[in-house]
Amino acid sequence: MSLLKVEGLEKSYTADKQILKNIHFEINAGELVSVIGPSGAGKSTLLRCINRMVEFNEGKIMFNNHDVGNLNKKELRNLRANIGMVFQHYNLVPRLTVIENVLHGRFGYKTTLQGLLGRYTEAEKERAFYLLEKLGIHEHAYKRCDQLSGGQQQRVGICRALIQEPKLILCDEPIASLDPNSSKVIMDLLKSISTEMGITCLVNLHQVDVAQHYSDRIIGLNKGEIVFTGTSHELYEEQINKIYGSKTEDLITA
Ligand SMILES: Nc1ncnc2c1ncn2[C@@H]1O[C@H](COP(=O)(O)OP(=O)(O)OP(=O)(O)O)[C@@H](O)[C@H]1O
Repeated sequence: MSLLKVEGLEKSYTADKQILKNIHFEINAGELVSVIGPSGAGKSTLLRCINRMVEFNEGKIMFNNHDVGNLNKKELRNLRANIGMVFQHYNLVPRLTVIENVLHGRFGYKTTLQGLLGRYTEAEKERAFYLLEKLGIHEHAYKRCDQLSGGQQQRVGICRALIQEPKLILCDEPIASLDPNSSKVIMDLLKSISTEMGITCLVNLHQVDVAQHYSDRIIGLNKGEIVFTGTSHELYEEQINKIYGSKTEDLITA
């Protein structure tokens, strides 16, 4: 079943440069789909159009049967509660504890006052601990986030997304700041989130081999245009060269 459908999406930040051109794709519930492409291809912009962190100019985005471009303030808040986001630099509040950062994921379900006062229910706190335990970082629950390694901080970021109970998680280069071991932990987690929890993951990646290993499908972007969509097995050297405009052997990280 289609969870996300993007049709004819166009985005420019300035009049003289088009960043996304006539983007069409569809993602089913529970899929892990990667977006690959060279720096500046428009990968982050594409992800940010989906939850309207960035406003798009043309086209249509349907998410869970809602027209993303046509939502009022309350509906937009609901949309964002349904879409988690994981960032390259984690976007945690460093001076706050791990558990407080995870609970921030409930912000979209609170009134402004409840959120500002940090009022969370016992059920929400229990859920936060459950998720920290599931991701193997519960012993750090009361540490400040800035005392954790990058890989551990990214797991906190994933817990914060999961506590939203999202249908979709957008991951913007989630392993770009991590070493290979931590990257594997994070990618394994994202894979199990899609296969075991049924939560759709759309992941921007720089590493072609990682995308091939973990993705159900891959979208290749070049200069704001989709130049490839298919499975890992359909991504041959010719397609990789088309996406990156360079030799394949320069792109394999392992
Ligand atoms: N807020 C903004 N205002 C103006 N231009 C922007 C803005 N954000 C991004 N751009 C431009 O849009 C283009 C695409 O950027 P984007 O970050 O989406 O690409 P990317 O594929 O994610 O790149 P990277 O892999 O380096 O993160 C770039 O030329 C960038 O400079």
